[in-house]
Amino acid sequence: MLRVALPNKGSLSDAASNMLREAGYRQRSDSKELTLLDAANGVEFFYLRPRDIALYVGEGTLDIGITGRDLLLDSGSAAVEAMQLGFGRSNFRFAARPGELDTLADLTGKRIATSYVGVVERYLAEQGIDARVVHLDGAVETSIQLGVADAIADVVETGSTLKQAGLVIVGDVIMESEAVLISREGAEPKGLTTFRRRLEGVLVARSYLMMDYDIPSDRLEEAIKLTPGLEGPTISPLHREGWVAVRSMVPRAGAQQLMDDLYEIGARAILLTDIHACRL
Ligand SMILES: Nc1ncnc2c1ncn2[C@@H]1O[C@H](COP(=O)(O)OP(=O)(O)OP(=O)(O)O)[C@@H](O)[C@H]1O
Ligand SMILES: O=P(O)(O)OC[C@H]1O[C@H](OP(=O)(O)OP(=O)(O)O)[C@H](O)[C@@H]1O
Ligand SMILES: [Mg+2]
Repeated sequence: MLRVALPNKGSLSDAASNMLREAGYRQRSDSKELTLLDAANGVEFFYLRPRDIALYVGEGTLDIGITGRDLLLDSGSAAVEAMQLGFGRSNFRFAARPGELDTLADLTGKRIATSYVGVVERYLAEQGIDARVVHLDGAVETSIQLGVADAIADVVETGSTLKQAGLVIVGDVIMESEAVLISREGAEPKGLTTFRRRLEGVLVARSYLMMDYDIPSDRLEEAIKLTPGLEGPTISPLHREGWVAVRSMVPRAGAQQLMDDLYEIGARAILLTDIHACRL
């Protein structure tokens, strides 16, 4: 049985469960459920605080997990990133009141509030900045107003929380984060390969579409340049003299433009369909 840690709440929770459902796994129907056995697929899910997931996986208590890259780094756990999952994207940044602190160097000697002490201390050390890190559990934006800190370091997604708190960004991006699959360095638990392949299938199904079209044979080479597919398009004979049918996976982004371009060079009956699942 592969033992998998999943976020029980927070920003990554629903997206992680949705991805697993798309990959054909059972998921809990009630957010109060703490564990769920998917016997048919040989997997047991444990719903845990996102912040604790790297610890369980690093210790080897659980085989793999889904968490944020920022939380993984912050934990200092021995777990390693096994795969990027393409959701829960955010940047980790410093912020302060406008006009007070302009550059990273201005943080010297200041108090920086954050829930990610590990990430912040590591970054400050790398950059050679000597500052005091104040550990808070959340809602760190308010700490400046309340006089507990001079600056904060936190997750920024849309930036609307910072704006509401009247804060502005200071310095460069500390780190880029997204949801990641984590495992223990060197460990290859039974079932991991299949689990990964299923998640990869979801990523491909989400970012590609299937395109079909008919084209005069003498324009085929030109068309193939536009739709090379992942391993080469399938070309089938058409019951029409001088024409062939082409089937190829195309990136979802830009697919409409691609249809226009194919039409321009003579393709007709151009169809786009969703891919529900895939194993490359
Ligand atoms: N808008 C966002 N707010 C917070 N975290 C986000 C956001 N977008 C992505 N994330 C990622 O989600 C993870 C944080 O998850 P977590 O569930 O601990 O935070 P949370 O939503 O702030 O939950 P809580 O504050 O209830 O503990 C991090 O990896 C973070 O990068
Ligand atoms: O850039 P934005 O799109 O506004 O998102 C970022 C905000 O969302 C998170 O807070 P959350 O709501 O999880 O509260 P918390 O601070 O208590 O964790 C995070 O800590 C930021 O405050
Ligand atoms: Mg939060």
